[in-house]
Amino acid sequence: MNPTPVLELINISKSYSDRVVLSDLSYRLAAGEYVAIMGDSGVGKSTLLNLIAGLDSPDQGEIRIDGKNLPVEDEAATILRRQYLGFIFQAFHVLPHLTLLQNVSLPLLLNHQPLERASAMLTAVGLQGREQDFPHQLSGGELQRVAVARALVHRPRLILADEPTGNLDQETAKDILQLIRTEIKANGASAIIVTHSQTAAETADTILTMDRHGLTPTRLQN
Ligand SMILES: Nc1ncnc2c1ncn2[C@@H]1O[C@H](COP(=O)(O)OP(=O)(O)OP(=O)(O)O)[C@@H](O)[C@H]1O
Repeated sequence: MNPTPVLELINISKSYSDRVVLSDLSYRLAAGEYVAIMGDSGVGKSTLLNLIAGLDSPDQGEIRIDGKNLPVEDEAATILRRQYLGFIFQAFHVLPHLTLLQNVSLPLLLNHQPLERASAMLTAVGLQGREQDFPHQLSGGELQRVAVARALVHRPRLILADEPTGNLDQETAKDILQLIRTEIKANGASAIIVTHSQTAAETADTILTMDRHGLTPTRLQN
């Protein structure tokens, strides 16, 4: 018997007024699988990620995370999502009134986990010594790295990232992608990153090319 997939998309459709963005899309993501979604601008990549993250609901179809359907407005589902998912989204701003250490500690605090790993994650993203700084003291790329540390710190089962290296120089981007891959593989987690960067996509196990017909997988030798 196949183990329960981390994520199942079952006949998902989503439109904005009369514009059909996703139509009858299905996909199963296995535990430990790391995929990159690529595709033309406006094809619906961020829309799909938002649906998986529970920021919006599909018009039709079902999204199962770890075999469970998690309704968007449900409090128990929100708690499960908080434990199970790690987000690296531009919209998920780092909180301005908390220090970097407090920001990265937040998922641990909310999930009742020991806080020690927060400063280790800041070190892993190259921000050692900046623990007590506030977000306004950081560059865009440094803030992006805080978002990465915060998304990974509680060892989520499924990491969702929308252009995770969009604000980073090439060298830092490479380091951060390597960190994301190492964390995923060390924890047996899964990840979906949406990116326009071929270099970023090639750190995944599989590239999913998205067009109006759905997702087409290409396996990589990673
Ligand atoms: N909240 C919304 N209201 C209306 N239309 C929306 C909304 N969100 C997205 N869209 C539309 O849905 C389509 C898909 O957008 P989406 O952001 O998912 O594309 P994308 O593939 O991520 O694009 P990009 O690569 O440019 O970021 C676009 O035509 C966009 O204008």
